[in-house]
Amino acid sequence: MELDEIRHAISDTDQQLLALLAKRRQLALAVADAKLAQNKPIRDQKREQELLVSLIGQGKPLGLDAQYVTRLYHVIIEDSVLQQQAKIQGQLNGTDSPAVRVAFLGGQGSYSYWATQKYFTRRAERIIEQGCDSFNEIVQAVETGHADYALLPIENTSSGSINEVYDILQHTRLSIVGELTHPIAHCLLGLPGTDLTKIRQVCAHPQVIAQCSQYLQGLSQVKIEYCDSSSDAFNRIKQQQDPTVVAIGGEEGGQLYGLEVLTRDLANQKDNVSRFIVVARKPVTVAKAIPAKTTFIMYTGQQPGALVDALLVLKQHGISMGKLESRPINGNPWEEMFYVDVFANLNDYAMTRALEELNKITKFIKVLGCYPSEDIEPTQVTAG
Ligand SMILES: C=C(O[C@@H]1C=C(C(=O)O)C=C[C@H]1O)C(=O)O
Repeated sequence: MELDEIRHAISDTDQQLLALLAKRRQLALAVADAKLAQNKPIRDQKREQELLVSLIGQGKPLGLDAQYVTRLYHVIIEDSVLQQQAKIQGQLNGTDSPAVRVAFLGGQGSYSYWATQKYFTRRAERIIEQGCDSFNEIVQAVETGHADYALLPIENTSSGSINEVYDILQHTRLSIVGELTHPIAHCLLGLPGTDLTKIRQVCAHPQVIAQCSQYLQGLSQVKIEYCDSSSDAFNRIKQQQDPTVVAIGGEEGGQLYGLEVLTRDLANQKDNVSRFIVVARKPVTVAKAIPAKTTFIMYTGQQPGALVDALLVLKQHGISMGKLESRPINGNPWEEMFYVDVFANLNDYAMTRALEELNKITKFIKVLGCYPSEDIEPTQVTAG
């Protein structure tokens, strides 16, 4: 066969693969309905385990090794579970809608832009993008009804918690209705033909600069220019047409602005991942069939053991904590607001009781939201 002919056959095969993946997704959505009717949880790791064992066995005589099959199916199953969760949540809360208006940081190509696409593509046919220049502007867009949802980065594996977002959550009336994690692969991007040895300025968002601090320390002669977002940085390079100025951002984003990758993997941590939250004016209820997370803030006062007492309440009710963060309270120097993420549904009996007790022993407590956990840990195939 000629090269063109072989490639044609590959393209044909890929088309069939895509059609089959789409068909599998539809079947998984039908499974979600069946599970709801039978009161069963969406995730079934026993079934996943059996499926993986059987697929690995089927792959072997076809020359497809176990690792390859497992990697592929982890992605497929994660998608399948997230699709089912999104469907059930939409039905339960009446949030299924053909179009959603979403406020996020930056414009096309920013990290928040890609996270918005990833999260809402499962939930709406059309996303009406509302790119903003600051976290405050994003939240205001939803508070004033100009957008339905806001997407905000809350923590990153390299730079830690995003304090500005935590502080906004203390004062907003909005509720957390969802979360997602998104890998953030920072690249140095420039105009085509940029000579890395001649760069004088790097444009990036302050969070990005924090996440790449170790790499940037090595560029001592280069000026750092703070930007509102990665897409703002890309735009500046495109507008200025100066080959000595470069941006940091994602490869796919840079491509939208005609930029090329000069260096990859700039983040301090190899696994650089951001967690985003999705907020809306109305809280949501999380279906019993889906693992839920609840986030609340509390002020315990400064008496000895106050925080320990509060955490003991969670322990007594068998509630696991995912994260504990503290931030200063505006206007009360040296007093701290605690932010707590727990793996529990707000409607669980244990959670209701725990909140009642916390209400009694804390000076202030507010639930920021209860939302589906999107952490789909891959099922491992046990030997034997
Ligand atoms: C589709 C299902 O739901 C989930 C997804 C699975 C899959 O994509 O194969 C398997 C088990 C469940 O965790 C199912 O239960 O069959």
